[in-house]
Amino acid sequence: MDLQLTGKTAVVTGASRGIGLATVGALIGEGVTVVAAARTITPELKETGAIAVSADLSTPDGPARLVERALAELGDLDILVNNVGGGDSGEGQTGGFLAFTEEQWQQTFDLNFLAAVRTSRAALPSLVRRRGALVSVSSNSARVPHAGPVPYTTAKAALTAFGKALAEEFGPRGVRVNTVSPGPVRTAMWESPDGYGAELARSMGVTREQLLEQIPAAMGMTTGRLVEPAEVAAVVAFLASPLAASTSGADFLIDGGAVKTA
Ligand SMILES: NC(=O)c1ccc[n+]([C@@H]2O[C@H](COP(=O)([O-])OP(=O)(O)OC[C@H]3O[C@@H](n4cnc5c(N)ncnc54)[C@H](O)[C@@H]3O)[C@@H](O)[C@H]2O)c1
Repeated sequence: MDLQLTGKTAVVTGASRGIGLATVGALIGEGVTVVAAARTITPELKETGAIAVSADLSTPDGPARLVERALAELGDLDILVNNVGGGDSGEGQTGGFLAFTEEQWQQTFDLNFLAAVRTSRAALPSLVRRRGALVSVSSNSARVPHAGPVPYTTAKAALTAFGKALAEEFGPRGVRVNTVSPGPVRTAMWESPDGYGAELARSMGVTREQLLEQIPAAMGMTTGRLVEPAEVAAVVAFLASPLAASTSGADFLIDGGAVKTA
């Protein structure tokens, strides 16, 4: 299916690996010119042919600087993908509410929520000019807040709500806004032997391998495996495309059917 994206321009954040890297690949494959932002530029990102920009998006002015650079490279913007998140702040923590410090809440919200708010604020005037599309990568744990560290799940719930609010305000100005909410994806956080998956497993008294084996069944996933980054990227690319012209204000679960509630 031709997504009718040839010649469009995009910014993708958190693009050096995982879902962001897969999204860059999907968009470039559809003929989009992409500015891809990450803290560290990886060889894999360079190979995609994206314009790779090094940026710290958890700072107050990092997102605006990124968008300024993107506009200088691309002219106007058709697509913004707010993917950055997770990583080394709240998602890497385990324990109940009282285990988290004020600083951890701040770091988690900076990376998982405010980075998207700030990037969207900087990009929206251009997206309005181009009647573009904005997609943010939330998480299925936003729908079941007990399913992960509470700063992370709360930040993702805020991100999903932010998407709906933007859709309502900017729909009349021609910009569509949606979120995707993946379950556990085959990415560094699940693949690294000492990543978040391992930490989470330890807190539950099992090894990472035991936890990974349990995840599909425990979460009731109908696919019986981790979600592939390309499966998230495909939905993001569709939502960014004119084929999704009637879709705005929606949140798409990509979790093999794990979360059953609306
Ligand atoms: N992996 C999962 O299972 C999963 C599940 C649900 C939702 N998500 C969400 O999907 C998104 C991508 O997750 P992933 O696992 O592919 O990520 P990842 O950790 O594999 O990659 C994160 C990317 O963000 C970049 N990054 C991190 N901090 C940054 C900063 N301060 N400034 C700029 N760039 C920064 C990294 O360089 C990297 O490119 C995140 O928002 C995450 O919360 C992931």
